[in-house]
Amino acid sequence: MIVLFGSTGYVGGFFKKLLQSKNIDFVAPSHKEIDLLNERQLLDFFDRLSVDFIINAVGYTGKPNVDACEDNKLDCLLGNVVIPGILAKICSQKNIAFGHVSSGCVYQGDKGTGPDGSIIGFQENDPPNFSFRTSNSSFYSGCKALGEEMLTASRCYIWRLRMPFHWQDHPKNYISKLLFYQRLLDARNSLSEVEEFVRAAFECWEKRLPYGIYHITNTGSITTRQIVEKILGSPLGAQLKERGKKFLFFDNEEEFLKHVKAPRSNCVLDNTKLLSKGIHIRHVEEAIEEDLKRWQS
Ligand SMILES: NC(=O)c1ccc[n+]([C@@H]2O[C@H](COP(=O)([O-])OP(=O)(O)OC[C@H]3O[C@@H](n4cnc5c(N)ncnc54)[C@H](OP(=O)(O)O)[C@@H]3O)[C@@H](O)[C@H]2O)c1
Ligand SMILES: Cc1cn([C@H]2C[C@H](O)[C@@H](COP(=O)(O)OP(=O)(O)O[C@H]3O[C@@H](C)[C@H](O)[C@@H](O)[C@H]3O)O2)c(=O)[nH]c1=O
Repeated sequence: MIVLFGSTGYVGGFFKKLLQSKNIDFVAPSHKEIDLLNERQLLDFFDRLSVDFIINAVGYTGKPNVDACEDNKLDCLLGNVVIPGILAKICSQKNIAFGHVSSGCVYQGDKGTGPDGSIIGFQENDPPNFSFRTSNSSFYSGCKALGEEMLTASRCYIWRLRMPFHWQDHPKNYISKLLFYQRLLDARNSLSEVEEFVRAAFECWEKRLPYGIYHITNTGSITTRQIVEKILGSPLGAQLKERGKKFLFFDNEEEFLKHVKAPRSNCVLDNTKLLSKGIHIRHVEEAIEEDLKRWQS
């Protein structure tokens, strides 16, 4: 039996669809059915089931974005640190395997340029450089990094997701954000196509890969301007041009930071570890182009 927590959320919803498509036996108790902060209630829940694997897609991300975490620090700590810690403790006690959705936004920037001119991304064993320990992060990123520290003792996959995108319009879809925001920050990022993310994450369990951190991002990185170019060159671009849509950019990050409460992680991740385990994931440019071809508003 698999237990999915966070199924009512954006990422959890894609996990639910994946498990349903595979006809896998799973339960997905909602926030109302079980209080994940109540250890006794959780222990009773697990005593009644024979659970093999837990997928944790619970988290506090702030609405409409991480700025809200600056004003909801307790919810952010509970959702991103305390709940993963309680679940990991119970998984250790009951020898249940645990898959936790974390974030690549525990990094900032990249690791320079390789001899072939490619941008070098952070690897899983690189210590976070955008966290409470480096005293430069948003409260959200600090909590994501701290949440990972709670998980070292258990049989745990830590799946780092970055800026999810998809072909269906949604406020949490990165492409939707670029269409919505009045002005854009030009930044280089690794991104995760969210259907590929959940498929690759679950494949870690299906293949019984070694536990640990996995960067589940599409290969390579892309800048905001490059994505906007792809949007304008897609069928969606034709509609936008008809509507007279203009993509405006901040002059620089300093200008951007005047418009937000918290600094943002913009970073490049290296997904070599995932690829080396035989898990396929598209190059980010290919994935963006294909999702734009399928775009549904
Ligand atoms: N979206 C992104 O850009 C992104 C990027 C990287 C990583 N992530 C990570 O992915 C995970 C899911 O994010 P998301 O975008 O899917 O968020 P979301 O749409 O806001 O969903 C969050 C989920 O967590 C549940 N939840 C929140 N606080 C809870 C609590 N105290 N007790 C029980 N359930 C609680 C919510 O349940 P209710 O609906 O009942 O409140 C919901 O099911 C998070 O860990 C996030 O940090 C997200
Ligand atoms: C607010 C704003 C953001 N941006 C850019 C900054 C970032 O590069 C990108 C995402 O920023 P926001 O949407 O503000 O952040 P966000 O909170 O929605 O995004 C973050 O959500 C977390 C849950 C994830 O863990 C992070 O990986 C990241 O996806 O959008 C603009 O270009 N213009 C804007 O006006």
